[in-house]
Amino acid sequence: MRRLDHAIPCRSRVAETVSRQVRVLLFCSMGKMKMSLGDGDEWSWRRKDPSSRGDSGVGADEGSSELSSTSAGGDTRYGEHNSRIMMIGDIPVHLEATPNYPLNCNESPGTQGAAQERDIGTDSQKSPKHCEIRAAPEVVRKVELASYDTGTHRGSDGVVNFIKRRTRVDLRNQGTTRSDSSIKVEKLHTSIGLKDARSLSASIFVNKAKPFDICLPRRRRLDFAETSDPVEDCEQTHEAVQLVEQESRVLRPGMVLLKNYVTLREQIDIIRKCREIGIGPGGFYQPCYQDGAKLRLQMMCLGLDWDPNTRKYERQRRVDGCSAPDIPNEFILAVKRAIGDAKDLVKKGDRRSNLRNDLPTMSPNICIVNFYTTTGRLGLHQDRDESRESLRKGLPVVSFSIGDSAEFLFRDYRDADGAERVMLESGDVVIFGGESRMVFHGISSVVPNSAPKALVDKSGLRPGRLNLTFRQF
Ligand SMILES: O=C(O)CCC(=O)C(=O)O
Ligand SMILES: [Fe+2]
Repeated sequence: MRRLDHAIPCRSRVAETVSRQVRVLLFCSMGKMKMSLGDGDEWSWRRKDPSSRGDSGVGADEGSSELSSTSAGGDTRYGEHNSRIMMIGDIPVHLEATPNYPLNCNESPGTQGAAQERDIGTDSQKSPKHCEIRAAPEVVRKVELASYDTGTHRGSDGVVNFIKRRTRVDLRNQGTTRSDSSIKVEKLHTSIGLKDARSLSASIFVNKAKPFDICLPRRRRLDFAETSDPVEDCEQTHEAVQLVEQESRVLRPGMVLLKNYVTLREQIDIIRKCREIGIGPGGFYQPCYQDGAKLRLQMMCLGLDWDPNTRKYERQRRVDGCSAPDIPNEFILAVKRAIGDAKDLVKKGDRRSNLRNDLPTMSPNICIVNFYTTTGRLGLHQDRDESRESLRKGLPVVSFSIGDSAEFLFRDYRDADGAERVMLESGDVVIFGGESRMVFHGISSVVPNSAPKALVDKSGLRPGRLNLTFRQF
């Protein structure tokens, strides 16, 4: 399992061009209408509380837009509360995630992805439709969707075209609200009703189609240099190698720290690869807890997707239906090499140890890539969603740290107080398997500005920490 006991709200498949941050999906079909805003969650519309702060998270789109949103709200234990300020014209609207509600009125969470796909492809001309939008617990509204057009095709750009062609949305407040700060849907309608769903959806699609990029945009890299330059200045020095030997150590049986193990050159290559994959389909997104709180990191899974909702590994992720991208071969080789070196280290330290038990070898087919901004963290958890066999054998988790340093906690049970701590720096590798396979571990803090300057300059990595954990299912 990784980190969560919760399930996040179900999400639906949408066109791959759609942003992972904010999506609007309006469509009617087979006698049903859906409205979904945000990361697959449903949202209520509330006037922005003037006291609330809408600070943009890292990776939020820059600049203003006709319709945009930013993260806001307080922290939860491991995440930030899932709420956003959305600007519709000049009206700030507080969007509040409402987990646990199925996207589709008539479907159970477990079936939504598939159902939505079906719906889009088999749309009928029935209209108008009525449907209850299941919003925040205190806000339940009904929405009428009037369809004026007979278009039934899914356009080449997916849902957007579909909406463009056939629907005009008429939002009417037919329900009740107990929230004083709720703006009436009519008001919303007044502000957006002059436009139809087409422009509403289109503006969101256009504005939010920017994926999370672990590297800064060029204009923000003051001294960014392309890294087609010679490798020499990135090569690990002899001194550094000695440092590896000096500081690498067995943290506890089955748990090894390889200090400064990944060379600068390799780190740059890993960043580049992760960036390239991370901005494409199946790339980084910010996962949510069941209660709507978001994890304080961006995540993407390679090989197989790990779903924080089900805590299962699947080929495709439910958040958007994308298949997990492959693990680059060079990553796999680096992992195998690290395990081999860790075994050697264990052997050196304790000639009597049973290596197979201490650190079994493994061939990774899963890589979970996390990017923590400088405020990122991850609560103590066990990695125990891999196959029973893998866990039984104690096949190790291999974790690469790149970028800013972070404090890594570990212990036998889930209580951060009194946990052992180690500072993981750029290039460090932690391996835990065998007896330590089920160790609780987490990240308590990221140290700002601690990444090696050369790494930042050459890769353009944004402030924060990139972590890759490899496992064998
Ligand atoms: O970031 C880290 O070092 C730990 C990541 C982790 O534990 C996980 O992804 O399961
Ligand atoms: Fe973990």
